[in-house]
Amino acid sequence: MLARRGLMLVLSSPSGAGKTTLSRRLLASDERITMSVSVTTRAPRPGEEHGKDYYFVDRESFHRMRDEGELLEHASVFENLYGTPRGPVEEALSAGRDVLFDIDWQGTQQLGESAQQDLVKVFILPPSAADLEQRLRARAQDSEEVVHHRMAKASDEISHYTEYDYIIINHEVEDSLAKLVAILQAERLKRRRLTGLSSFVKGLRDAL
Ligand SMILES: Nc1nc2c(ncn2[C@@H]2O[C@H](COP(=O)(O)OP(=O)(O)O)[C@@H](O)[C@H]2O)c(=O)[nH]1
Ligand SMILES: Nc1ncnc2c1ncn2[C@@H]1O[C@H](COP(=O)(O)OP(=O)(O)O)[C@@H](O)[C@H]1O
Repeated sequence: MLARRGLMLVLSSPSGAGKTTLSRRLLASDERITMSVSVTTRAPRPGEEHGKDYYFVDRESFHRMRDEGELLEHASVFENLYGTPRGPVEEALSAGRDVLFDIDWQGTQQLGESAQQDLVKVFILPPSAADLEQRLRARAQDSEEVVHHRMAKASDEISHYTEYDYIIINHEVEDSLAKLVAILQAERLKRRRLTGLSSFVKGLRDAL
């Protein structure tokens, strides 16, 4: 296989549209992409694991990481702090692996300032407002108040869709996953990412 620069695949959406579901499915289906596990001051939901879903930290630890430059980007979402640890992302990219991010539009903008060339931005939309509300409730892990708050914020989140390269309207999980896989496959074939291409082509031409 040709040597290639790793890419950064970002998924953003209003809460409940299906990012976590699609991320898990993509990670399970492709071993060349690895998840960026964020740090957050949010409390864990039932079933969430420290180090797998998030690194759950207190505000003091979060501020220390931010101040010491350990975060690639960070933002406040729904009154909680979220950030991307820098080390694992840099290691994965330099090893030619792709990295998947489930982050909001604020974090996506910050990544774009430092890594525009490596970034592939996908925005997930729910098929309808009613579907979004149903999905937030179906998850059954947040209080009524939290569900309301997330619905109220959804319109603002959605207004950022124009900052993304690709849009997936998440009707059926299988169909959305297939679209995501297609995006990833095409982006991996971008000529500028194929660092091993010129020597391959040289070898090919020398042999002709
Ligand atoms: N900027 C930024 N946003 C994040 C990060 N991690 C998660 N988020 C976003 O924070 C929001 C809330 O995430 P979460 O509490 O897990 O709720 P969920 O999206 O409803 O599952 C979502 O929009 C995530 O994409 C991060 O490291 N940085
Ligand atoms: N295409 C879909 N059709 C029906 N339900 C879905 C779909 N995608 C996700 N869900 C469900 O909606 C809820 C929210 O999905 P989740 O992946 O947690 O969203 P997000 O990470 O964007 O907040 C979950 O219960 C999930 O199983």
